[in-house]
Amino acid sequence: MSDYILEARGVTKRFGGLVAVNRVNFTIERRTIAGLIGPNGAGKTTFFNCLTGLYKADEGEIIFDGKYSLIGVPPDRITALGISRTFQNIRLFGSMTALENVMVGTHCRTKSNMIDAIFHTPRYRREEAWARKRALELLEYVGMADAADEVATSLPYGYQRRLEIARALATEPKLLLLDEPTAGMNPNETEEMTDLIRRLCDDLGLSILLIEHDMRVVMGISDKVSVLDHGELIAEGTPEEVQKNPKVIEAYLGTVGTEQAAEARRRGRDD
Ligand SMILES: Nc1ncnc2c1ncn2[C@@H]1O[C@H](COP(=O)(O)OP(=O)(O)OP(=O)(O)O)[C@@H](O)[C@H]1O
Repeated sequence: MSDYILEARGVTKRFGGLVAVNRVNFTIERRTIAGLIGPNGAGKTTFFNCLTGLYKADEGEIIFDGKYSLIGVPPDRITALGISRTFQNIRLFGSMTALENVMVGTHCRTKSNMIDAIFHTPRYRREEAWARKRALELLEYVGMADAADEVATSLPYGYQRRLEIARALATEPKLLLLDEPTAGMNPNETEEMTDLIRRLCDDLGLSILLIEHDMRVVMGISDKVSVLDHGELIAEGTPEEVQKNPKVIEAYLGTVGTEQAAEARRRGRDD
């Protein structure tokens, strides 16, 4: 068995003349947390979208679980192979309850078809009972069993983010991709989310790839951190190694420098 749950080689994605992801080589070891960072527009989400089949990489190879090539494979098939994700902007089924949202995730593991659903066949009833039980277990796991019957949009923000994770878990992934899981959270919610992500890896044995702008979070929980800048992988290593890497410091200082220059120009105009 390959040591890697995911191996990407030479992955390139272009939008017209813009090379959003440029010949990226990237691996994730099984049962580890990999952090992906980089300034705004570095290509992180585009790379995620190539892994989950939302975009087809123009070049390169992506191998999942040591044996499946993912290039050109549609998103639902990739989910069935064992990759699940959450989004930068929460994408729940707003009018459905928390429980129903998670049950949707379980359906990629059930066999009932539309006819079964219309006629409520024994298979459909059996699978629905299983899906409900599994969804409740997952809600409990992410610490929100008490909110099972609440409508998704009425839930506090931190709950909505955890609900997304429960729904992703319902597809029974081996690899979970989290796009800014702590974005917009207060310190308490951030800590709870960080604990949950660590448990997913340590207790459930999942491999995790997360994009995260909060450096304390990403440096605190990642086994390995990779840095994208202008679509290229500029550094990779332990959190300590990456934080000391001059290329990384330059990439981030470059951003800060630009923001400071813009602020100075603004102030100049205001004076
Ligand atoms: N669908 C698209 N069509 C055209 N250009 C795109 C598309 N998606 C992303 N881009 C461009 O590709 C580059 C990389 O964007 P991407 O969203 O992947 O960066 P990111 O690192 O995720 O940024 P952020 O941290 O701000 O979310 C940017 O220049 C962006 O404008």
